[in-house]
Amino acid sequence: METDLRLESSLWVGNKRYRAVLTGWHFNWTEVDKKNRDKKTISVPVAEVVGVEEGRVEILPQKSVEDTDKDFTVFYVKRFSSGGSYGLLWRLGRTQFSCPSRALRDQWTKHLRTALKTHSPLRPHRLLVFINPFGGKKKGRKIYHSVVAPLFELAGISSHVIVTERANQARDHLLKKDLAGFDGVVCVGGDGMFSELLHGLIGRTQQEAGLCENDPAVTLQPCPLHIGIIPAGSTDCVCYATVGVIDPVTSALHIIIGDSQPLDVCSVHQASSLVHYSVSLLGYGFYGDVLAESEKHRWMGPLRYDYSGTMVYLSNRSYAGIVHYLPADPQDSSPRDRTRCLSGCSVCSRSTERLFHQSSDSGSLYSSHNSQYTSDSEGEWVTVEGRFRCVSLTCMSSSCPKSPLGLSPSAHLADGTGDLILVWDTHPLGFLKFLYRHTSTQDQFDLPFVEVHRVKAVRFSLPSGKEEEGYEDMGATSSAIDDEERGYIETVSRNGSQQYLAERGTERRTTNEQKAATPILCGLCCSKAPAVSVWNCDGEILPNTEIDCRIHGQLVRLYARGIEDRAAVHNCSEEHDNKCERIF
Ligand SMILES: CCCCCCCCCCCCC/C=C/[C@@H](O)[C@H](COP(=O)(O)O)NC(=O)CCCCC
Ligand SMILES: Nc1ncnc2c1ncn2[C@@H]1O[C@H](COP(=O)(O)OP(=O)(O)O)[C@@H](O)[C@H]1O
Ligand SMILES: [Ca+2]
Repeated sequence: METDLRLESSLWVGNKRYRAVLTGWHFNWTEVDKKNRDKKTISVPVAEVVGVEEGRVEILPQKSVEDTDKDFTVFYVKRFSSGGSYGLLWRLGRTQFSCPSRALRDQWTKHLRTALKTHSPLRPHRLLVFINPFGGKKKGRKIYHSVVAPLFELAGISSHVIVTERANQARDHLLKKDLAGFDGVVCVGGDGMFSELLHGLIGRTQQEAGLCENDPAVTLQPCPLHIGIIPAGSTDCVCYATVGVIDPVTSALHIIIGDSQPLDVCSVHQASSLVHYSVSLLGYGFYGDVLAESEKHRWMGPLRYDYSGTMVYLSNRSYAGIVHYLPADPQDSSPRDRTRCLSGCSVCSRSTERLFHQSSDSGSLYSSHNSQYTSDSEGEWVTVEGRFRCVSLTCMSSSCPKSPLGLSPSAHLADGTGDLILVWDTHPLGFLKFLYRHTSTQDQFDLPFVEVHRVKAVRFSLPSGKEEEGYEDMGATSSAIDDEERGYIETVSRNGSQQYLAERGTERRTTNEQKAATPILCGLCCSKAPAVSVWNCDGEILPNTEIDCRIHGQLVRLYARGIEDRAAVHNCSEEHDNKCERIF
């Protein structure tokens, strides 16, 4: 196959002559200049060629084609370091080539297009795009039409665009409407919009497979359609953690070339009913309170989280709870190993092997997907009880612009596990130190009141007497660092048998909505504060407090490739400047 696609000839770029070679996997051109001994070769992987057009083509400020007989234009991915962000910015590179004859020009365009088809099998041809016009700074529509649509057009992708008119419209569409002919689904918005696509696609796939999503023991069917994210939200955590930058052009280019990144998903259940799915933050206590408070200030846009974060921090709350978790195999990886899950991650690759290819009848990736679930009886559950500032579970690092390394910097995107972070009640300054470390490279787990565990499943319950939500004296939430003072016990028990400590405090019933509406500063000025927090599930407030969570390895696939290791990437320009032939 490779030899069929090989083509080599002289080509001109401007008035300079180049030797151009297409090997199948790569398209290279090297300047032919006898005086220039330091011959620089530009090498573009065929998989990163965005489009090939006859003539001299530009696409900005609008598409213009100078339809000359002997010219062709190649558009491809160029990388730039992105300053503040961890990942690399992708931009559209463009080179206009001239050939000595029309026949050679036609040979080049034909070979390049054939190579593209052969080496990029997952490139989408038709996409279903949902734009949330109200996400983030409300720029979703503009971002799509001015930046993304021209790139899709250049790449020959046709899209059906739906600008949403209500919450959950995208989810419902994916659950009920005809999806035939689409290769992927794209959201233009934030983590909430991504979550709608996630729920729609997972639900649809299970319906079609005849599987029941309510049962946490059921092995779910991986979704056949890829998800693309054009970031236009407030936190944009899923995009940041899978691409490394918040940049619509970079994300559009990952979609165009058909990148594929599997992602673990956590299903959240209560009493054998599915409550929600989560990929990034499932957080009780601080993060739940921040979300509940922020909903009242949506008009502030993304700033609502900074404001609410400050208010919730000042309210100085902690909550009683019992956490049961099923640890993952410590031989596979550890949340404290100070590694990063980067593009081509070996831990995730080994997990693919374990999740999909180990069963006896391993055939296709999807058909052998029923060997991954470890039932309660197989593992050794651990139970801890006490007062927590926050309890968080994340299937990935959950890095975002606010926290460039994320909630759990060494978590993996696709290893079939999640990281459980327990922050015990502590002094306000201690908690501030924990939060502050998320903004730097300091280890937020290296604190005496913080624990992190790599897990396959988690259960959260309230101490007996606190099953109903209520209020208690603020005195009971005051800071405590040592185990005796905070009054928790840790038990290791088989088959989920648990030992509980009775908790003190008086309760009064309330609903999750009431909890969310509790004046946040009551921790500072009043004697009562809620005894129960809410769960923040990827930006949604869950209606339940006692939950049962299970990680499903590699349940969905994104048009992404994980964060690229800058050191390992060669064609990366130092800074993003105006000198190169970039279009966007
Ligand atoms: C003293 C400095 C404190 C800085 C604390 C930084 C901690 C940041 C960790 C953020 C993890 C974010 C995980 C993602 C959550 C999103 O799903 C969710 C909804 O996003 P969106 O749909 O875009 O609105 N975002 C949040 O819950 C915001 C959490 C902010 C916490 C301060
Ligand atoms: N047209 C709409 N009107 C109101 N809410 C919407 C609409 N479209 C989507 N939503 C909801 O808005 C929420 C927030 O959207 P998102 O795009 O994540 O923005 P942000 O990151 O600013 O929260 C999502 O949970 C989604 O369900
Ligand atoms: Ca994971």
